[in-house]
Amino acid sequence: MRGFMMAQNHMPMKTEKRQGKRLWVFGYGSLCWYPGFPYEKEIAGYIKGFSRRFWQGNTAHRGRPGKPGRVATLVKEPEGVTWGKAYELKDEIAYEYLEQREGALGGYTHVLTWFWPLEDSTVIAEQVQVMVYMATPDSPQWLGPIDLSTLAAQVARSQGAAGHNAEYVLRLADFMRVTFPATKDDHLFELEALVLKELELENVSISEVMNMKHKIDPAASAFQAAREEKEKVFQQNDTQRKLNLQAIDTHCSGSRCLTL
Ligand SMILES: N[C@@H](CCC(=O)N[C@@H](CS)C(=O)NCC(=O)O)C(=O)O
Repeated sequence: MRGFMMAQNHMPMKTEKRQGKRLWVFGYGSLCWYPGFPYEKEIAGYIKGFSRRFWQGNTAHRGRPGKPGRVATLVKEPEGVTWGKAYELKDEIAYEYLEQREGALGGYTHVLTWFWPLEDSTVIAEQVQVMVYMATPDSPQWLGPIDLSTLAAQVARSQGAAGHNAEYVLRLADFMRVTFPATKDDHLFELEALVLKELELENVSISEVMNMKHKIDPAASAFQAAREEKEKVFQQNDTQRKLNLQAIDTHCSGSRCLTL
């Protein structure tokens, strides 16, 4: 069976037989909660030297031509740490799927870096080299930095073939809370709070946006039970979100929050 190997400083090369290690990909956006491709292993952990920012536009999955949504990318930050999921790709079908979803549709390019698993990982003990799909300012869909309130308003009013843009932010925030309860990500969680406020202003219910249009790929069905379990957690978080919303209302003052 053809496989992939990660040659040092080169992109994955198709090999007629598996000479080196399989290719690992690090997900930090929708790949965390919807990988959509066949993989051998998945591990929670982090990469260093990057921070997650919703600065990449998207007119396919979470936006439309002329009305882009916003999806996650990475920016280089010496002290940055980004938490997410690493996946060991099963075969070339997985790689070609990602090239289509992340490259052709997403406007992302490849970056090679190192991934560290959570301490208690039983899958791998030490760091592993990963390929990361990252958008840069020369990406045709790059939108760049903007204040979080305007970004939240854009997210709350965008949707595309994969569903509402708010779902993307809320599911990523849920993923982070469930998988890494002790970690911080001010950009993501402040954006989540503002998106929730915007949805309320637009009188859009959370269940309306959390509709997970993706069909569950056969590759993912093996994890269907886990996904259903996480879905339950997402629903539980809905209750928590409503409580957070009330909390925002009570403590919210000044320009940091949107005024009704
Ligand atoms: N490369 C990032 C972001 C990937 C991402 O969010 N890609 C978008 C834009 S092409 C996507 O596939 N979205 C599917 C969805 O929104 O459900 C990751 O590793 O997770």
